[in-house]
Amino acid sequence: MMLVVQLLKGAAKHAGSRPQCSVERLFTAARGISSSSRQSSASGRSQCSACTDTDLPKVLITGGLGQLGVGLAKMLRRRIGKNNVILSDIRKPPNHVYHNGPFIFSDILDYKNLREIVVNNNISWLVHYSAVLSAVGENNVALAKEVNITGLHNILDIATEHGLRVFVPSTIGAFGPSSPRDPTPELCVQRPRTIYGVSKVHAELMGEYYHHRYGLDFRCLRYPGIISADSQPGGGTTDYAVQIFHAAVKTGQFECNLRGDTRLPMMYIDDCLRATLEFLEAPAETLINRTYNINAMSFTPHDLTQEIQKFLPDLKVTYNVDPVRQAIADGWPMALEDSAARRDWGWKHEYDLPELVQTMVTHITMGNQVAQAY
Ligand SMILES: NC(=O)C1=CN([C@@H]2O[C@H](COP(=O)(O)OP(=O)(O)OC[C@H]3O[C@@H](n4cnc5c(N)ncnc54)[C@H](O)[C@@H]3O)[C@@H](O)[C@H]2O)C=CC1
Ligand SMILES: CC(=O)[C@H](N)C(=O)O
Repeated sequence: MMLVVQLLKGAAKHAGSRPQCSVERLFTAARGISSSSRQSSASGRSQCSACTDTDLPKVLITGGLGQLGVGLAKMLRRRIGKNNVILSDIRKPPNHVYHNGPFIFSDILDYKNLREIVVNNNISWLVHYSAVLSAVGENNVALAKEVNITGLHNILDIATEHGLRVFVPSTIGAFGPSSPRDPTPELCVQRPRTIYGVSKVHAELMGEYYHHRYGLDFRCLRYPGIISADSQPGGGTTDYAVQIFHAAVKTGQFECNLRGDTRLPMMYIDDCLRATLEFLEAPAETLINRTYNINAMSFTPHDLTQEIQKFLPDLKVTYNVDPVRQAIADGWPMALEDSAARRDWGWKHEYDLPELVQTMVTHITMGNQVAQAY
């Protein structure tokens, strides 16, 4: 109980210290709608008094049931209204997702079905989250090629055909052992050694090509490893940094599949989703690039363990290195150089390692306590 009180006090302090408030900043950044015509309530729910529903984008999120999609939908729905954001995936959604806003089946490999969805729902923005991540991709190269490359072609063609704004995330995995690693600049050698990385470099290049050739409004951020409390990672190399929190709270024991000194760039999900929204809303003329690095913090499993032990001193971590994941991580950046994003569209992260750990431990501890009460 003492731990919970201590965590809540810390979390409240951090929330208070954060610049107020990201949704407000989003208002002013919003394209085509003046800030004076908008109001934001204390709840963070945005309202636009002057604009009608037809002024707002209609968004389709593909691969929406993964680690990031549900959180992005929640944030976007607060911003532009529940019915203006459609989540889609090839899996059946859990009840809380199904009942919280529009959800439809969409397989990105089915071009005709994608086109039908875009046309029938008057989609104007497409957030393309479907992917096969790094570790799963190495186990199933054919699937990764199909989803990450053929699927991307469908998305770019549909977006071009219908004049959509399209967001495709890239990743630290788009770099490889011959890229400078600390920090990794925006423009440098990109020779990744995973099918995931190769497909993401392909996505960056194809998107930029379509932008220059056909005027497609293509936008791409290279995400670090993303850490979230209430959604699980989908088979990547950075997954340990989410799993360790759940193990720390539940059992106090964790077996890490990367070496203790493996330094990688990471980001808390709130920063990642806010970056995505701010970037999506940035006026086109401010975007000097179409692909940007974004960075927040970097740490090793050792660093993370020590920080978690400040709250959960009994946590014991052992190491059982997975050679596939370790080889991938050894070729990835340790930090991304992101000054262009900070300069062009005002990117600024809010969570460093101490805030991340406090927030994650708070969420997971509180979640467990609520679950136990029922
Ligand atoms: N989570 C992270 O740490 C990072 C994620 N990213 C990128 O962000 C995006 C979202 O990532 P996550 O949510 O973590 O991925 P995830 O692996 O958790 O979810 C991907 C989703 O794509 C869906 N999917 C697979 N095949 C599909 C198909 N044929 N049609 C439609 N959907 C299909 C899956 O069912 C799954 O729900 C991905 O593009 C990923 O590469 C980039 C860097 C870091
Ligand atoms: C960093 C990523 O792209 C992803 N989390 C992975 O580890 O594959």
